[in-house]
Amino acid sequence: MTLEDLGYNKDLESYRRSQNLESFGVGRVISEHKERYVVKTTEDEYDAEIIGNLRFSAQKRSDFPAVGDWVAISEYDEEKVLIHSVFPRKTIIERHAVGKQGEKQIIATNVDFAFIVQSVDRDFNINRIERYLIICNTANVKPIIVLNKIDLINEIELKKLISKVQDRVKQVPLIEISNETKKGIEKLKKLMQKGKTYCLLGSSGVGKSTLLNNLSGSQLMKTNTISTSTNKGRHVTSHRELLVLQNGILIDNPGMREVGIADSTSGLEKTFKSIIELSKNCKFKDCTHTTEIDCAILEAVSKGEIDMDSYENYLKMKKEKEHFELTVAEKRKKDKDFGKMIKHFKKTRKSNK
Ligand SMILES: Nc1nc2c(ncn2[C@@H]2O[C@H](COP(=O)(O)OP(=O)(O)OP(=O)(O)O)[C@@H](O)[C@H]2O)c(=O)[nH]1
Ligand SMILES: [Zn+2]
Repeated sequence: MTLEDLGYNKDLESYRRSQNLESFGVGRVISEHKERYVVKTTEDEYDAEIIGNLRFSAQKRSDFPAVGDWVAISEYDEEKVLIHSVFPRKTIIERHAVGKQGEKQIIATNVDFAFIVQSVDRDFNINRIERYLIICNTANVKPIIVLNKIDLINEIELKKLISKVQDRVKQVPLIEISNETKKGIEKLKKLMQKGKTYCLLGSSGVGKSTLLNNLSGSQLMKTNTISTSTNKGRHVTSHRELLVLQNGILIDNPGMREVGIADSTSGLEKTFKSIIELSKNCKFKDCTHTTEIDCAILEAVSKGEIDMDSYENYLKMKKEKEHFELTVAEKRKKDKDFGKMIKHFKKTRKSNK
């Protein structure tokens, strides 16, 4: 396996040279768990930790390595490396952190394409597809919609679903597959390119792990299987989140039950292009497109030029985005107030002495 098979490219190499990192090794983070990492190189997989300097200079969670990152490393013990620096990220897929108001969480970095997996049975939900599209568009990652479990419905039902999706979601490639009958799997494999990184997005139970097995089964690169067998007795996170396949690199995301969108103005704009375009014709600049007179969007909805469901989902996503921005602002204020309080506390303690 070469570094290019792992996704390495000229830009990363010129960065490495410009930063004088040539004396370090280069690897990619393939799993992360509570500040313990597994880094993959052309030779092996290593347990990794970050150097103190990196920890002290880190100001927020996103300054720490994430799955998909390229890192400069040095070996300090057998199979153990230190991470000295994180290369600039080409793309970052992130979401609103679950249970943490106003905080973002990185799902994966340096991803080129995302498979938005949805199953055609209970999970099927175009609003959710749009939600994932916002996440991809915010990150500048190219989305590909994968409809799975097509063995559970007949041809006519499938055609209906596909046209429903295409009516609302324009210009995003769509591929229908079944892990059960293997229909569409070969087509999906052919779509994948060597050296490009793909991320699986989708709710729990849609068949991501099964798809990953189907994709990797025959095309997993030999090195992956070899390192598994040499892993005996070594403590490595059992769940590899990044796999190197013959065609491309695949990142499985850990169960995303809740995908909150973060501050994603551009993502929203790209996802609901036609609605945003129209809003320029609204009478009021701050039109909320709900009750105003001469609202171009309301007019288009009433004429049937904009899908009602799409309009409603747009409003919902916009509200969620605004809510996120508000909580970020509130959090900042709280932190600031807290800082002031500490300062005041120190001051009074000093003057009391
Ligand atoms: N009928 C049918 N069942 C499928 C298909 N693909 C996956 N399944 C089943 O759906 C269930 C969930 O599949 P998983 O691959 O575990 O789903 P997942 O998306 O990885 O779920 P999480 O790991 O919870 O995120 C399993 O019972 C699979 O056997 C398919 O194409 N057709
Ligand atoms: Zn309007």
